[in-house]
Amino acid sequence: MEKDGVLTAQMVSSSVSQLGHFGTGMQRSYHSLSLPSHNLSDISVLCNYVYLQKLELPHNKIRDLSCVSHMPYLVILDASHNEISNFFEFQPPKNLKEVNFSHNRMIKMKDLSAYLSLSRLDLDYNSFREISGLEQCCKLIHLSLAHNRISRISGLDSLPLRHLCLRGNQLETIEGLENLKSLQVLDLSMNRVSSLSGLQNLHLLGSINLEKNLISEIQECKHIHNILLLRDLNLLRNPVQEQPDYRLAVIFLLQHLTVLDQEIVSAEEKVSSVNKYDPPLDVVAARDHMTHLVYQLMQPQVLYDSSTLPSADSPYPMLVLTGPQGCGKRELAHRLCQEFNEYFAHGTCHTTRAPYFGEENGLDYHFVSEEDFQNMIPMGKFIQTLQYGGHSYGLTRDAIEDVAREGLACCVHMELEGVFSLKNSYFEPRYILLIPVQVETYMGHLKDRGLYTPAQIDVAVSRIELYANTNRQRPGFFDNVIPCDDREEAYQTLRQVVKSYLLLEEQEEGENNNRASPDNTSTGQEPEEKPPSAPPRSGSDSLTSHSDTALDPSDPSYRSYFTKIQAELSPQKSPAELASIRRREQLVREAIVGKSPGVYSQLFKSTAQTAPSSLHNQDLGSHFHEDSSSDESRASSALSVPSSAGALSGFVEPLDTSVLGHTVETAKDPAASDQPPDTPRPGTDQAPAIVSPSSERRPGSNVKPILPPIPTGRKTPAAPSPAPSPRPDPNPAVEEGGDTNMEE
Ligand SMILES: Nc1ncnc2c1ncn2[C@@H]1O[C@H](COP(=O)(O)OP(=O)(O)OP(=O)(O)O)[C@@H](O)[C@H]1O
Repeated sequence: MEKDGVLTAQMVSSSVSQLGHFGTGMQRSYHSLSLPSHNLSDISVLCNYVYLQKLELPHNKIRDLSCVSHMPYLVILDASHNEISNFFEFQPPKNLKEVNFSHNRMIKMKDLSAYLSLSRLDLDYNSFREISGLEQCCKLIHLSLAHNRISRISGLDSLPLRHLCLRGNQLETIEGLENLKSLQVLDLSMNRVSSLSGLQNLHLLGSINLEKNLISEIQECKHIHNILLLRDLNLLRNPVQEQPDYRLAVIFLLQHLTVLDQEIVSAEEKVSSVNKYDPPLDVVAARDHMTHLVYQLMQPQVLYDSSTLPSADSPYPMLVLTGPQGCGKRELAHRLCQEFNEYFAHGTCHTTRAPYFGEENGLDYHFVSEEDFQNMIPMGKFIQTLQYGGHSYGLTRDAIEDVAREGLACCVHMELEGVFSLKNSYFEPRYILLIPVQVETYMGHLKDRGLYTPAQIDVAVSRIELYANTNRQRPGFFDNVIPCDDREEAYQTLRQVVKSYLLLEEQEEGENNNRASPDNTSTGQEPEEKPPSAPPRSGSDSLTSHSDTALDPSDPSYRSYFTKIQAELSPQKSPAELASIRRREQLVREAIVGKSPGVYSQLFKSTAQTAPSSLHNQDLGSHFHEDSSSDESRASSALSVPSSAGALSGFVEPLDTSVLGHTVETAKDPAASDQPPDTPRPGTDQAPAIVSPSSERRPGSNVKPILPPIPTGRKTPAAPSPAPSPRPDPNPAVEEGGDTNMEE
């Protein structure tokens, strides 16, 4: 039948099918003719089939399609896989919508302005070098020119294209697409494209195929970052695939993707990518906290005699001033510590930045090299750290211990990340946010300091929003928020807030009523529950030395008094927090008694091996000191075994302190048990060893471990010592060691 390739009427009538009728009385039918793979080369007989609406002649040997000129009603024409070299060589059927000329021999596109209804044009596998003649095809929404020889995209301006395929051409740049505002699917695979520039304005794009191109930089994805409807991106077989963390990085840059490289983007991948490249503050804080906790656990076992680790019901009192850089929180912290020097001392952080003019090592910061700072991290020194402005900052456990040994609460200043991190720790400070309200004023302050580059100022200013948002989105995150545009006003507000924390206002009232008996920390309390000496109120009084107003730690009222301060400074815990604390305590208990083989028992063992067997409990302290001088890193990197007596009392099985060896100084606070101070602990043959002289009389020790022991000579009324500076001695070596203080 197809021997000579001539289509006959007989063949047509056997292959034609009726599509429908036209008109009412005339009964003319529209027909569809489908003759694929019939080896046809002459189809001139079709000139008689004027009512053909659909003509499908793929896989033949047709070269001449002029018969189509006689089909004014033709809507769909499929002449793919033929030998046609003439582009649209027929009179345009008025309603021709879909044309498939793929796999033919066409070389040049011509003007198609007469084909106004054309909506789908498939010209794959021809030999076109240029796109042209389509300008007037105002209904063309699907154009495919795959596997031609096109090296430059042109002639598509303003077309309503939704789907464009230029797969397998010779394109090197993406250009000429800027105005294809309706484009939804773009296939540029198998070209030589190296940049995604040129796609940025195509806001309706949902799918881009760039497989097998020359894209090598992940950053190229920034060009399509703002295409919010983009769901499917294919970058397979591009050099960029070799980039480390390629997939996560792309998923991060294009967070709306659901399919990347033909693989579904999972929710886990989305979360991981955000956590990796723009971790939320909680995640940064959790990592920071986890790092330091693990490093602390990896240290040899050293228990502080004055552990500040709080228990669930008696956290160590801390005050944290937070706010953007240069908002004045540092000055306010120092001023507060000066005025309230019976209550607070400044917790000096470490930093790797160089001191500003006038800053003192140990006072403003412990200024250390980046190398030293990095070395301190695995030594478990830090409670939290932060990278800010290219420098490292960190608060050490020792910095807090130094203040705690003074019998004082620790006041620190830090950026928001530090607050998030600290909130993961056992410490439960009060957090006061100092926030600039008038941006201009704040910028003025920053400029006046003459320390910051414009970029640094921009960063600082931009972070105001971060603080404000945190405050808005997390009610109760900050205990107080104080505008700090006017520093003096801010300080006055701050001191009022702090006074109310400390119940000093009531106390002042009491003082006014009875100056001779300034014992008024609370209402309705017996005098013995109040501090033996009143704190100064302001002015020169405020600078009264610590020891001038020294409280007698042996005085029971002193303990109760601090219990009160403690309670005031410690925010209430939610049931979830309490449950979490209980869980952590339980783990610690189990570890200590050897139920859970973990780092603890491992370390106990290793220290036991090195410990002299003859070491008695009472020798531990002195041995500790020897050790600390010979091996500072071990001794000073006190493992924060939650030795807080409150956390362990009554629950812990007897701990054989002999196995703790020479790196261990046990928490000798009698408050660590419910037993009276002189009662020997079970498992030990005598009263708690290496008791710091004052630790026995630690404030609140008969109730809870609240404040650490007051070092000898600091707090005893019999031998008052010079007033402790509100800004501690700037000797980083001593500060870091922590154990030096123990020698006191
Ligand atoms: N351990 C820490 N954790 C988190 N943030 C910290 C820590 N130590 C210091 N910071 C904060 O890091 C920021 C940069 O500190 P730096 O001392 O360089 O700033 P500054 O220009 O002196 O401004 P400021 O007066 O606010 O301290 C400050 O906001 C500071 O409070």
